[in-house]
Amino acid sequence: MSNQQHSPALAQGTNLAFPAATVLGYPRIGPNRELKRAVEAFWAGRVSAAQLEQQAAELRSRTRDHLVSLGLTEPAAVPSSFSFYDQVLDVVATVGAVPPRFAHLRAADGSLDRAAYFALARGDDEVAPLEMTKWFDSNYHYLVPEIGPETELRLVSDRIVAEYVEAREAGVVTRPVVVGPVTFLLLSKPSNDAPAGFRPLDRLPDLLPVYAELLGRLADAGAPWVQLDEPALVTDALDVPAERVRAAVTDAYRALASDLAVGAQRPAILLAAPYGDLGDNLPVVAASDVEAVALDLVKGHTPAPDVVEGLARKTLVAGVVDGHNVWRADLDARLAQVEALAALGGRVTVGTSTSLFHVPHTTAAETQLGAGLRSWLAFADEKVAEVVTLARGLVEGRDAVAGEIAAASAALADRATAAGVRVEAVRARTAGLTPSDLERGDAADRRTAQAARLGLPPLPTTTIGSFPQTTDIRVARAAHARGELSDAQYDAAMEAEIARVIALQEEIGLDVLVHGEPERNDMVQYFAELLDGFAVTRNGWVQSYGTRCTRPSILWGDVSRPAPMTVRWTRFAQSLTPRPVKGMLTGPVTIMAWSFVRDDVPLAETANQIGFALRDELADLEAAGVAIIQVDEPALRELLPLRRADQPAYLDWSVSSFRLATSGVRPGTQVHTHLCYSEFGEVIGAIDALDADVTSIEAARSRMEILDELRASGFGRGVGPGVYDIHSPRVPSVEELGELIGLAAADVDPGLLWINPDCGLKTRGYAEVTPALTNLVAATRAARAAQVTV
Ligand SMILES: Nc1nc2c(c(=O)[nH]1)N[C@@H](CNc1ccc(C(=O)N[C@@H](CCC(=O)N[C@@H](CCC(=O)N[C@@H](CCC(=O)O)C(=O)O)C(=O)O)C(=O)O)cc1)CN2
Ligand code: MET
Ligand SMILES: [Zn+2]
Repeated sequence: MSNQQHSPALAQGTNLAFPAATVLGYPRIGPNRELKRAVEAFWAGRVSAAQLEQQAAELRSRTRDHLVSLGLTEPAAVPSSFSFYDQVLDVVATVGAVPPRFAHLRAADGSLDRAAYFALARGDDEVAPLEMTKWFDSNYHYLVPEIGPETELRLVSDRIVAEYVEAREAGVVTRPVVVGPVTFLLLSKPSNDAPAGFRPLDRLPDLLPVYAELLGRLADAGAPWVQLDEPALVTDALDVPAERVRAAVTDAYRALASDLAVGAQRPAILLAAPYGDLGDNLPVVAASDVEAVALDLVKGHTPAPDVVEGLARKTLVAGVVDGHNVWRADLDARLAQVEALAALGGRVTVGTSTSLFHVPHTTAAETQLGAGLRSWLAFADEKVAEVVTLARGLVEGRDAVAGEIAAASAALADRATAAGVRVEAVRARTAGLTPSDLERGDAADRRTAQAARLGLPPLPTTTIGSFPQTTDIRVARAAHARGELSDAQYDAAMEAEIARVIALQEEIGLDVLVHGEPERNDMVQYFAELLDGFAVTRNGWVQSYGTRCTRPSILWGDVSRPAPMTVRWTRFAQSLTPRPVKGMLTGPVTIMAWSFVRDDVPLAETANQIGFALRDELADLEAAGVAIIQVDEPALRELLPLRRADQPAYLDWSVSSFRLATSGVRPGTQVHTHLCYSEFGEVIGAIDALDADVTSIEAARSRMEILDELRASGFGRGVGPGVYDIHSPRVPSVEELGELIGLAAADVDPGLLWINPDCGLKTRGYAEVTPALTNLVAATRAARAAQVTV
């Protein structure tokens, strides 16, 4: 039986009709980071596996009930999008795609228990974890599956089914959300044993039966709908040819939709395409037999009438409420948009552009923001309400929601004219920008001046900036925020920490020191708190990876710097040591990438505003005698547009903003930058164009792969490829570090090579950091000695 017989019934709105309102996913960390606390307690051995499961089940239960109370009352309207750590890792654990180095952790039936699941994410003393990288153009990181010809693929976990049953038994018919098969394989990397030319996508024929079996189990359990997320279809920047991707989509959804009977062998399928426009993949999706397609109509285009006709047998879930930013929706305009789509005759329902896990739970707790700003915002719960309102407007007519529309329009009008949103002095400065503001002069002359000033040994050692954020530091900051610690007491505590970190680095024998960043809650939020134009939240936590969260700042107005932000700490640190201390700043692109950005001015304008503020900070640091200043841009790759055609313009403004920030200093002042958490191969040209004197870059986990690409590009600047993977609790041995230094020295002119860890040390403890840095210095000294004797 083919689903062809069933689809018309769907379109006529049988019991399988897609709900009028939904969201593609909801935050899973919990309104008070309950999941973070539970999982970290499990890791620390303070709660058992059974207790962890119990706490997670309670969180899921509260989340479901909450979403129903917010108006997602129809069957399948509530997404079942829980994860203990990561949605891509969940597929690995479901289809049993466990790399051989973890084989000993599997149960006899191939499944992973909770501890083994976390071991894939975090590694342990013996085994390196899966690699972690950016999820599309977001600050969320997923775990990269490793797939080879040998990878076993079979259904080994029924967690997805069990969570559906759990919800149904509690009275809520949910819609399970699973990363789709094409995206799963496109995001995977070839396993270590895979032969040259192998692509994970080659395994699609073996993966599809596993998905089919999973869908069958969901059907058996009575699930009316399943959501398969296929965000990889909105990008054309993968290294797989577009035709290959389109063929994969056709094959996958023939196997999962056309070849399986809806209702009997599978639930109805919602294929979701968040983060952009399906472009040339839309006709392929339209031609498939899935019952519903969710389009991102915030980043993507509203489909043309003929395309909507092509979708005629399907429900179009119009993603008109932005899941990836916090601005309150223009309900008037968004309702008009869905009305226009519905007028074309197909079945249209209302959804979000992406999952809501990119935004915090609710604005309700953020009373410190001020009524004005708060009224401009919508976090996850407020977005659920928007979706429900729009759906009601579509079904019952505009008048039914006139009050909500008027309130949204009034908030938008208030925002457009509020003080601080547009500041003429800031605009005048960016308007006066000239090309000479972006030029530092000849790099070789700078190198000579800096060498004379700094007098560093060959292979200078340094760290990336942060030292462990100890409980003492966080407790002091929390006490300061509650008013229990005075400013003077808090400052004294931070100075004591800086003094400790400086002494430790001297003892270990590092060449270029850092102050350790104890005073920073976060490398972006810290600056947002000190710059005009930003607001910060109290409880606006968003998952960045695993249990790690950030409170993205809200960039709502024109940006300027009322006062120096870092000078006193760096000057204090420098006063304690004759060795150079690096000034430490976060660059414009990263500040923007890890904040919620404005939707009312071009990103390039904001980047230049931040660039000028940082330029003033660099000038102040230089005037205070600081000889080396690092401007971190770990997010440079993150904002790279998912469509190649949009990339040059992005690279132009992002690189310019960094140069604006850094090109005001003298030739003898050494500018460093730092990049991590991404594959930087495709933006090497932009990294070179930053014109930094020294670039430190994550490299240890991929065993210096990036260096081949740097060498091929003729990169002739100072470079510090990370030799110590700070994401793992393992302490690297002198031998291992020596080996990586050897690999690096083979690829980089020894006169340009720096030795440093992959990234900052803030998430680690001193028990690991002290021996690791000691080993790093020992390995460097051995390498120096070897070079001298060669
Ligand atoms: N914004 C941002 N994005 C980033 C990174 C980053 O550093 N910042 N790094 C990359 C990887 N992502 C990361 C994201 C978060 C963390 C991280 O360590 N987050 C901490 C919170 C950091 C923080 O904001 N700390 C605050 C608040 C800490 C806190 O939770 N305080 C307690 C009270 C104090 C206590 O008892 O500990 C509370 O509020 O409940 C502070 O130090 O002041 C966490 O989840 O645990 C690390 C890496 C990429 N994206
Ligand atoms: N300077 C920062 C640190 O060391 C850079 C981190 S990049 C995510 O933590
Ligand atoms: Zn980093």
